[in-house]
Amino acid sequence: MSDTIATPAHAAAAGQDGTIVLGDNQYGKAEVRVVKVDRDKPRHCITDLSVTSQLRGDFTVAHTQGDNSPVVATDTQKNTIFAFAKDGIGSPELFAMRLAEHFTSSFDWVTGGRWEVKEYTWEHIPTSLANNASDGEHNHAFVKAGTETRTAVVQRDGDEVFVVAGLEDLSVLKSTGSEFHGFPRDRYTTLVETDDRILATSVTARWRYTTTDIDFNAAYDDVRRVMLETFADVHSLALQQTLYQMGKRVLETHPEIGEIKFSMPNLHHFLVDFTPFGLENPNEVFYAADRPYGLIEAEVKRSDVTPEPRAWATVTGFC
Ligand SMILES: O=c1[nH]c(=O)c2[nH]c(=O)[nH]c2[nH]1
Repeated sequence: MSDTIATPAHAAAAGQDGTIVLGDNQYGKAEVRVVKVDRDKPRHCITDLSVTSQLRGDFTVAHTQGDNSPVVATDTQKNTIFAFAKDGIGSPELFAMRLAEHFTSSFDWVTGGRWEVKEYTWEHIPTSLANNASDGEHNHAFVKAGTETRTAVVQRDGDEVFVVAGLEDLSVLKSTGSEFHGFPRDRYTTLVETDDRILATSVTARWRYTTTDIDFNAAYDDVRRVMLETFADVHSLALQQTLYQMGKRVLETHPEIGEIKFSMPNLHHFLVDFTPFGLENPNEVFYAADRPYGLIEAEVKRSDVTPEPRAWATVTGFC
């Protein structure tokens, strides 16, 4: 707990005779990951939030007697966050203030609380391709602002030098243009087939240069550009297909690269079910689960390039 909490009057009054009493308290749902897609125009906008709602007031009987009559369930707080997102976020500050107003005005004994909103910013992916783009930017494919780490592993064996370059944590998301269906079903399959889902991943990639006589900075920038542009451009039937296309285009545009390896989590975004509230959810409000996640890994390589295991030795984390 970080802020001062008003102590209920009767709890403060007790305790003067040495009895044990409840002190400051607050409770709620932490880090509700909500993604709102504004999709009424071809150029989508996404608002990606982590929202924590905590209520303060007189919840003494819940703590001392197990009487839940004043306990607005943390699950209800979570649902309220999702339902309010449907009407638009505005700004993190306004969204938090709306929640504060709602909870304090709806429940007499809720006298205050704490609402924290973190916003993760996404930028439209720049693209030179005409598909689904306007003003040089893709309409519904996004890159998280400045998240990735550039990596390089150089190994030397006598006079031989091996260079594996790469990047980690390049967060990208498509708010449409992704399907997943046609997979086998057995008695344990519950996944619903979809022809319009959010596709989100955090790309880790490493690639091996077959020469050292290049401008490494320019090559890195262009590989990153090609990966982003391809992620944005490919109408995805699976993350596996997107991964392969990204690798293929990197190899097609960069003859100095022998092979490229990817590790890409499928960061699931589940459509929130609004039917209990009598509301519709036409692919607008999603629950961003952090785990478990799918993990898709593959190498894309040239059939005529000799493998060089010494370049990849000690480079862990790939299949
Ligand atoms: O792109 C996907 N690939 C999968 O292998 C898979 N499996 C799953 O449940 N969802 C998805 N999505």
